[in-house]
Amino acid sequence: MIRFEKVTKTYPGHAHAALDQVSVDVEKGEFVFLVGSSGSGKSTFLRLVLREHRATSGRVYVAGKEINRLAGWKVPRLRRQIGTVFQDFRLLPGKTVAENVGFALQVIGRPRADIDALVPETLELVGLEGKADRMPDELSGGEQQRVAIARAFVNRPMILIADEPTGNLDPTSSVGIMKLLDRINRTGTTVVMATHDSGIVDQMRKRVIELADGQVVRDEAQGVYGSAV
Ligand SMILES: Nc1ncnc2c1ncn2[C@@H]1O[C@H](COP(=O)(O)OP(=O)(O)OP(=O)(O)O)[C@@H](O)[C@H]1O
Repeated sequence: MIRFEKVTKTYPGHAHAALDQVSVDVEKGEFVFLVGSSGSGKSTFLRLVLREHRATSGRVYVAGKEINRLAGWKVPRLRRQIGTVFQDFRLLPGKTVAENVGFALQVIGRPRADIDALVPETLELVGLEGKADRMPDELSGGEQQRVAIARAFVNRPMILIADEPTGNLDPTSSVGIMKLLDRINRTGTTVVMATHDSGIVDQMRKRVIELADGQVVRDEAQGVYGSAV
């Protein structure tokens, strides 16, 4: 589903590579934690998958396509297949919960009837039934992140990318969010999550890829946050 072949990314004006010869293969339906200290290259990895940046060298394949070579006009179609969730939720403050989720479908031209069916179904999936008409600032952080996940998932993407999704949440809300991401993963969606949350990684026992200084230094099938050695 996601394949990096000797991918190097050097930002303009920087001598040091943010990613250095990274080769990684993520199969369809996998759940992967991306860990590593600040500046190790996690966000760069995720941005390359979204084609927000282009690799300096090497190849990045998403769903069988080499996306470095993808024509610009095809990038929106790629991104439609990838849901994104961030630490800071990024909800539209002037829209209700249902409107925030529905808007994701509206902008890609889905018919009203689809939106009317998919939004309540997805809000139920994330445990927000009954909160469709609330505004984001009337919700807890954990609930706001559930809205963001509903918005990311409403189009049933092949891949869900989460960059520090529990970074602003208390431990209890974080566990709830992880259960939800696990449920979404079980529907067949590939999940790649960058995190500093050691408790969550240790609890979930999923594949762990560790980056250090732009290189993969560990890749374990049922890993923990810190290296065992
Ligand atoms: N847009 C950019 N322009 C220039 N340099 C960048 C850019 N984004 C990241 N970098 C640099 O690339 C390196 C990797 O950063 P990246 O954001 O990928 O790390 P990270 O592991 O996601 O860190 P964090 O855990 O703090 O989010 C760092 O040295 C950073 O300063």
